[in-house]
Amino acid sequence: MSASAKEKFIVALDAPDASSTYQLLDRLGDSVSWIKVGLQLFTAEGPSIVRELKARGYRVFLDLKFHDIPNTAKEAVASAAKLGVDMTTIHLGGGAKMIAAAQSAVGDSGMLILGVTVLTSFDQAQLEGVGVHDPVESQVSRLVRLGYDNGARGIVCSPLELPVLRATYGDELTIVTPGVRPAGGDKGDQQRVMTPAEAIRAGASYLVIGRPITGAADPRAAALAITEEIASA
Ligand SMILES: O=C(O)c1cc(=O)[nH]c(=O)n1[C@@H]1O[C@H](COP(=O)(O)O)[C@@H](O)[C@H]1O
Repeated sequence: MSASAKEKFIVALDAPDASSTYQLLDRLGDSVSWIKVGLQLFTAEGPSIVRELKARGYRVFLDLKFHDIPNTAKEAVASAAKLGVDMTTIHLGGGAKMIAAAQSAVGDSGMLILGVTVLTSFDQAQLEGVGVHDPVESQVSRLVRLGYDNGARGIVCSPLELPVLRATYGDELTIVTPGVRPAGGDKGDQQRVMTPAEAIRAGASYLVIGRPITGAADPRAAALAITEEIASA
């Protein structure tokens, strides 16, 4: 198992509270190095959970998907940078001014802002339901262009969009892909999915994987199997 494979995947710890988070981390042991703290856990526990994970030596992706007026998004990003997280998210649908304002708050923190495009739970019908009649891939490309032109160098999208984004931007973007399922795994509410090996081969910088690990009978074994799959991709 190579260390770089382990560093290419981020476990989404969508847990209800700190104690279940720490129990899960005990079971995972040294099989993970990146943790994503999302809306559920952050709303329950606040910044203290982030500080504790950083104190334990994890790299932390704080995924709160900021989408607001430019000043509010900028100040929220500044707060995330102050917390010392390694990555955070904004919705690129917040528009040019919001993206640029958010980007301006990174300062010298070294934190990477990831722009969320079309959620991986969306299929074409859902996209049309919010009034966008272009193909999903076109909408992703449009939002990535908006992000790129306003300073964003990190993107969240489904692995299905990787080939077109890598063809356009090469290695200029850090691309993080949720919607990853081991072969035969339960998709749950995800729509646009690939396996870990497929996503890495298509050019993902990092994979975000939650329930296939957190819901496994043996989460450590599930994490190690994913690392093996990444290493051999
Ligand atoms: O920003 C994200 O991380 C995100 C964007 C997206 O388009 N789709 C998506 O699933 N996510 C997050 O990625 C994680 C996926 O979890 P699982 O479906 O359990 O693997 C969840 O924490 C989602 O909030």
